[in-house]
Amino acid sequence: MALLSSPHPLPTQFSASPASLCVRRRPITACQLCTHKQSVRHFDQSTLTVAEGSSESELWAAACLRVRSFYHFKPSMFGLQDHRRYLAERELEAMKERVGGKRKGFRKVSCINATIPLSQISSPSVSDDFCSSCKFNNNGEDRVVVGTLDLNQCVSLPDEITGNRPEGIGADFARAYLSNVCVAKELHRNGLGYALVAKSKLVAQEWGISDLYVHVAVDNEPAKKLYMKSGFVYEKDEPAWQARFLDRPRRILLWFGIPGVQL
Ligand SMILES: CC(=O)SCCNC(=O)CCNC(=O)[C@H](O)C(C)(C)COP(=O)(O)OP(=O)(O)OC[C@H]1O[C@@H](n2cnc3c(N)ncnc32)[C@H](O)[C@@H]1OP(=O)(O)O
Repeated sequence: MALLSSPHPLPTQFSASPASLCVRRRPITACQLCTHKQSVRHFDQSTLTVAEGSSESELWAAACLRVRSFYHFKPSMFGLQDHRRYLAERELEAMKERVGGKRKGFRKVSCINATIPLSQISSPSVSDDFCSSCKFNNNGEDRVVVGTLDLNQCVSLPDEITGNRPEGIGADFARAYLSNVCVAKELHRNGLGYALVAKSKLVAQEWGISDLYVHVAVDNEPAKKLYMKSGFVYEKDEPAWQARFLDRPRRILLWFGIPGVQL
């Protein structure tokens, strides 16, 4: 199966707006790279870019990060690298279909990525495998996709509960969902997830989206906290029977109203 239920189209007007998002600089308490309790940064935050992905090589790097984040295999598994590559290839094809506007039921879809220069990733704790699989070249500079998500303008995502807002006519262009939200585990708690969600709100606003949604598994505390911190509020629960039928943890649906966009 393709990763998550993200459908959609990479718009042809896909603009790579180098995002100068303000990323928080604050103590890191749960960093996977070290046990420092004081203010530490594992890369120069001024080199971080959060923007819509603009090239196939960047989408490939994002697909590799998604496979790394959402699939967990035993390191001893036979043919592990080949299997990961196969999953990334399928995800890339699905991403291109969505972003290219070929997925039925979706108006626009954008893959938004957080990237930093490869030269910023020097810690021995960050694996070579991560750097090589999530690397891409942008105008002669090697960069690494360290976080990624999809913004999907649509009424609903396949196999997911549907948002209630906006009411009446217009939901097909004024409602959007986030999906495939992930950050490289080595760089968790650096504000990257927050920056990705903040950028997606700006893009959604440009698209005229009034109501932004995200589904999250009830037991995914880090993601729930990220969305709550980003201003999302609870809207409804997936019925237990549906989660059982789909053989996965039950989801909740969270809502965020985009300021200044009214139908
Ligand atoms: C729609 C979907 O895609 S749902 C699936 C979500 N994705 C996943 O579960 C994949 C695996 N997890 C991840 O990739 C990451 O943990 C994410 C994306 C959930 C969070 O990314 P990060 O870059 O680590 O989040 P970020 O540093 O921006 O944290 C923002 C806030 O989220 C909350 N948060 C994030 N991680 C945690 C955690 N492990 N424990 C508690 N709170 C957390 C905190 O409130 C944090 O703010 P603070 O650091 O000021 O306290």
